[in-house]
Amino acid sequence: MNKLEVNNLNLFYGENHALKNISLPIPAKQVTALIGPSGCGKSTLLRTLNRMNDLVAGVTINGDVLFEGENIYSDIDVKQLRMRVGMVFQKPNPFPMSIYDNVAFGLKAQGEKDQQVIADMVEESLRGAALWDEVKERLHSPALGLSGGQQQRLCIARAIAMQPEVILMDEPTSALDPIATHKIEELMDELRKKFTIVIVTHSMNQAKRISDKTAFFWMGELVEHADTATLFQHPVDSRTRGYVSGEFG
Ligand SMILES: Nc1ncnc2c1ncn2[C@@H]1O[C@H](COP(=O)(O)OP(=O)(O)OP(=O)(O)O)[C@@H](O)[C@H]1O
Repeated sequence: MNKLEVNNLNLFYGENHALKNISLPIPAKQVTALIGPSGCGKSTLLRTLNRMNDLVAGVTINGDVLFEGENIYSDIDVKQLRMRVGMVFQKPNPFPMSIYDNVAFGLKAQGEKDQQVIADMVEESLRGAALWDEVKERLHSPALGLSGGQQQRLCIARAIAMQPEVILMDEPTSALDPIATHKIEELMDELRKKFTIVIVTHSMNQAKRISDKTAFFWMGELVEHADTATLFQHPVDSRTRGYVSGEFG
């Protein structure tokens, strides 16, 4: 079964029909990249996968998003959903507290009181985000003292600590330099072993490097989706061909 399945999804911001009848399967333990020109609806679609658009006034949604077969737009526990489907944003957004407390935050909020359980999870999550070796001597220093790339890996660790099944990433490297970007891309290879990942990226090269599947969007439509190599080498639609060849977009 696909981890997530979007079926005939439409989303309107007021009158603006931002997602037009989207159907997209998202396989488990793979990286699915969402690409397309600015304003085509990539971030909007990403946010529908854990109902982050619920927080935007004036949004209307119809259609289904199935998470392991269950429609998340039915009467479900949204808090629980967001724990199972975590999110990493474009700009690293650590909380103004220590590195340790950033990662422990969610567990504590869930009511975990066993300090050893928390410490173990903090270490495991920081290791999982390839940050442990760089911060293990200064876990109690402010997170905002880390470099941008380290802050983004900290945000990934914070997401991992909630033991999600899916991680949504909205252009997670666009605020980072090439070396920090490379580190996050390397990390993706490890993350895909455990998690299902959906990533919005402006970089076609990044999509090629890190994703298994790619979906190409154009003005609110999903034009085509396929294995990444197929989509880039043998695009079917002329709009996809134009975009991946760099003709426009
Ligand atoms: N909160 C919002 N309220 C109203 N309209 C919005 C909102 N967010 C996005 N939109 C509109 O929905 C459409 C899709 O935007 P979205 O941000 O999903 O595109 P995108 O492909 O992620 O773009 P970018 O690559 O520039 O981030 C655009 O027309 C945008 O103006």
